[in-house]
Amino acid sequence: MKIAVLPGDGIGPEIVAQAVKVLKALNLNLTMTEAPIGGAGYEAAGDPLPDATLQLAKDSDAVLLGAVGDWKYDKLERHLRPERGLLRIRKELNLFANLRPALLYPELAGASTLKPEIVSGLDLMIIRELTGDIYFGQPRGISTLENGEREGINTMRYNESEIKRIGRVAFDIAMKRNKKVCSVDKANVLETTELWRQVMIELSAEYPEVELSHMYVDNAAMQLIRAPKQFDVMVTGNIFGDILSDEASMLTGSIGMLPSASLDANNKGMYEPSHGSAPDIAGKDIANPLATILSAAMMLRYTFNDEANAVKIENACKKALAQGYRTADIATEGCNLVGCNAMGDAVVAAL
Ligand SMILES: NC(=O)C1=CN([C@@H]2O[C@H](COP(=O)(O)OP(=O)(O)OC[C@H]3O[C@@H](n4cnc5c(N)ncnc54)[C@H](O)[C@@H]3O)[C@@H](O)[C@H]2O)C=CC1
Ligand SMILES: CC(C)CC(=O)C(=O)O
Ligand SMILES: [Mg+2]
Repeated sequence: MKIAVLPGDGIGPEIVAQAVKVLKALNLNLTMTEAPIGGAGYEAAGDPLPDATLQLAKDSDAVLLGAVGDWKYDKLERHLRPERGLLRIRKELNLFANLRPALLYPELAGASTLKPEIVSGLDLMIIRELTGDIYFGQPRGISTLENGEREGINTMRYNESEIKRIGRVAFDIAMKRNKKVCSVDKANVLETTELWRQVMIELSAEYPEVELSHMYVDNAAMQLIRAPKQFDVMVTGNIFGDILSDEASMLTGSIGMLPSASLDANNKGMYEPSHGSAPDIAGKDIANPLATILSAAMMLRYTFNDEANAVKIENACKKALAQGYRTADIATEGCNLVGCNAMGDAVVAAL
């Protein structure tokens, strides 16, 4: 089993090191090869997605990624910025299905900013389309108009087949869960998502057992905070999914708890925490590595079909939390406050 390990920038190397440690502790037949991406790719090869990194990712069964980005790259030409490397690897590998499970561990009920009765038992699967929408649509850019003022353009677009394939992922996952899908759009004002809604309705005819509902994204943002347990599987486009998943992470206690799997049609995947490179806390050994470690568990589940070891990792994370270990972002009174590295050690010890 070949894994490309792409630590990236900011806290990326710190958190990925913990996930690698946990994978190694399982003594599986894994070959892990590291390569630079994002700002690290730019520094090493003048490209946020160096050719060698892309080739390694293509030649591997799965990719484990930390995060990319740093404010110091904001002045670079757009195609050289770290985030473009991330978007490109997602597109090149055709990773259109991004699964972001928001699950509240009972031990963290006190870390959530919401009342325990609102979030306890939360188990929500957010499915975000990842290779289309306004992040990829053409035309895009900043240009100067005839009158001398500047104009910024991005284009929200989805075609029918892109909507259908992510819809299928959502319905298939719902069939294995509680048979409920909520499709989130803004069909009242955006034609792109009017089509999204039409296609979801047409597709639902193939899944008569699944209850399909629709919600506008502004209401969904509110309902996630008001009564998140009304949702089971939520499916949405790239930008809405990006925003709603960060919001949902707070129901679980921290953005440092939200893992993700980005899958192609054959379950080859890239696994990364849902958060970014957190430059504000990078290099201080205080980042929460659990989202990355839980992403490694998703890798075993979805790409390597190894449910037993995926559950082992998840249980080890639960055990470390039950033993009181907490990084700063999920710290509660009386906990055993540890750094990133020590949290990784606690998970390995629990394994
Ligand atoms: N997938 C990726 O690689 C992503 C990259 N980015 C990039 O990351 C950089 C920073 O972006 P931000 O908007 O600040 O988002 P961010 O997700 O990096 O950080 C937001 C806040 O959450 C905290 N945080 C994030 N991960 C954490 C963890 N594991 N443990 C504890 N606290 C954590 C940070 O300290 C910060 O206060 C930018 O360059 C951005 O473009 C942003 C989102 C995703
Ligand atoms: C480059 C961004 C689209 C990354 C991000 O915010 C995400 O994937 O959640
Ligand atoms: Mg995001």
